[in-house]
Amino acid sequence: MTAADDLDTLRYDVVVLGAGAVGENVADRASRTGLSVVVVEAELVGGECSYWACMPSKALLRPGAVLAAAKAVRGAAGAVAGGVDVAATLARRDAIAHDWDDASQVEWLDGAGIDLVRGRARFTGPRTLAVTDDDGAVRTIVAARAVVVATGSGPMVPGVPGLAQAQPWTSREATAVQDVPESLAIIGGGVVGVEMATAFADFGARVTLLVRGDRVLSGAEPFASAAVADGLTELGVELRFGVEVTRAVRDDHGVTLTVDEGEPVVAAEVLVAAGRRPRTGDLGLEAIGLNPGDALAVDDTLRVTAVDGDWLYAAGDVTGRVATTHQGKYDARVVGDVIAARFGAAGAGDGPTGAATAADVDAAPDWSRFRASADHEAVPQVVFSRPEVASVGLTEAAARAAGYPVRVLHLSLASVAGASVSADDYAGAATLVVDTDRSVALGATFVGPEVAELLHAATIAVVGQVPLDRLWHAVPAYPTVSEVWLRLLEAYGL
Ligand SMILES: Cc1cc2nc3c(=O)[nH]c(=O)nc-3n(C[C@H](O)[C@H](O)[C@H](O)COP(=O)(O)OP(=O)(O)OC[C@H]3O[C@@H](n4cnc5c(N)ncnc54)[C@H](O)[C@@H]3O)c2cc1C
Ligand SMILES: NC(=O)c1ccc[n+]([C@@H]2O[C@H](COP(=O)([O-])OP(=O)(O)OC[C@H]3O[C@@H](n4cnc5c(N)ncnc54)[C@H](O)[C@@H]3O)[C@@H](O)[C@H]2O)c1
Repeated sequence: MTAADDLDTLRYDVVVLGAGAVGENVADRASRTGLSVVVVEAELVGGECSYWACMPSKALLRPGAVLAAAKAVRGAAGAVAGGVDVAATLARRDAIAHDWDDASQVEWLDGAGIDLVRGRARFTGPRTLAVTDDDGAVRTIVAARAVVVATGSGPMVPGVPGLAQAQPWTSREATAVQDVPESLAIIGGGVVGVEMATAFADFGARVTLLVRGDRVLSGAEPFASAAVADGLTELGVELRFGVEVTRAVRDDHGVTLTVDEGEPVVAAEVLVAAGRRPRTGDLGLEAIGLNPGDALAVDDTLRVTAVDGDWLYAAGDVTGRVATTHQGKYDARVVGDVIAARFGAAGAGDGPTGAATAADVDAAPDWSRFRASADHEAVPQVVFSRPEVASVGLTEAAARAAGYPVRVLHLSLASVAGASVSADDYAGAATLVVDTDRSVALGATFVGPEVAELLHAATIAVVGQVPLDRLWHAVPAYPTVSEVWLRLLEAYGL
């Protein structure tokens, strides 16, 4: 029950900082054994993913992907006249981002019985927060049981001389774009860099992608990086590898980026896509003995390991574990259940933790509902470039570095009957990384048109550690691209 000590102090069992996808899910599950829960949000309920990241970025990319799919099939290609309708695409993106209005998500919180306090929170001591609203009014919130930090991450702008003054775009300006610039320079060849290069090339902007290393998507299998680079080049994106931006200047013509190798790059706008940092700089972490700006390292119950007393938890981007919505929401389900079981009334409500108690949480093994075991070696991700890259688990390099005995199977998807029906001249490939001791898949990567939907089968194989001779009995339907599984297992010798 919420009890106001005085007009400015609120008490709850659980206080969740940040109402992004992760905070919302923590609150939902933590409240299921009768605990009172409040979420504190400084901007929009729904967070980065709904308004400036996953959803709007995929909305920007989808029309180009659909056109490319139609153009790849004789019989449909002739019906495609012209390219992406930019105005309609941006209007659809606006609708998908709910016109940056969080009313429907607030309604959902209400329906779930979770309180919302709008404002920016900072710790003033253990379990105690000061929340400042837009008018400068300050309220104290005290957590009787637990605080969960789910404040996400913000873009990292490198300290290149002049860059901050040149008013660069971050992913927010790119995903919320209203006027497509004639040209765009992008610093960083990671996920944001390649996705936004694809979208803005579709919109007709002249795009230059500046990559520090020798490939895009440096954590992916090398064949995936190469295919994405080829795809970007085909779209007209200029790729420059091995370059470091040394200076930025904005004038009436746009931004000039000086680089250490070759000609400067001049563009109407520059997008910084150089990675993200946890949003903990203004959280008052010093009041609880932590360093502002640091990620909040957690154990597999999502408890912050550097703070004693079993009251501080964190989930999502702020932990520095995995920066995707789906994995953050998985962590949110785990920590929500941990809190519901540890602090709630056992058996209360209709929650999934049932009669579990603190002792059950402590004794829980890996891969139980109370441990975020998949974060270590079973993380899936789709990069919505063209071609798409869908991967899960360990790459060959990561598996070898971890000391596994590895065999790598690699196949062209073009050899699969389903691919030839899906598109003329279908180009794509798949890799399966196998632990030869246990004969199980450690990781898989698919590259090609619309391979995103192939991924979950691989995730199940990796998480389930399904022996390959059992996987042999998972028969892929004919003629689908999933038949690649059969070919991969045949290549393994089955
Ligand atoms: C361009 C882009 C595209 C992406 N695309 C995908 C994708 O396709 N798929 C995918 O899985 N992931 C994608 N991601 C990653 C995904 O957006 C993040 O992993 C996800 O948003 C993290 O969720 P979160 O709840 O941890 O943080 P956030 O969504 O950032 O939410 C944190 C919330 O906390 C609030 N907050 C911060 N500080 C305070 C404070 N002191 N007091 C109160 N409130 C505070 C913020 O206002 C925010 O609403 C993308 C990221 C970017 C940048
Ligand atoms: N589809 C998806 O799942 C999706 C889409 C977009 C973003 N995200 C998430 O958002 C996070 C952030 O994405 P991101 O692309 O910003 O980060 P990233 O870490 O994927 O890539 C950043 C790149 O910028 C480079 N870089 C850093 N400093 C640089 C500098 N000074 N000059 C040039 N290059 C520099 C890095 O070497 C790296 O290659 C990622 O962790 C990703 O998981 C996910």
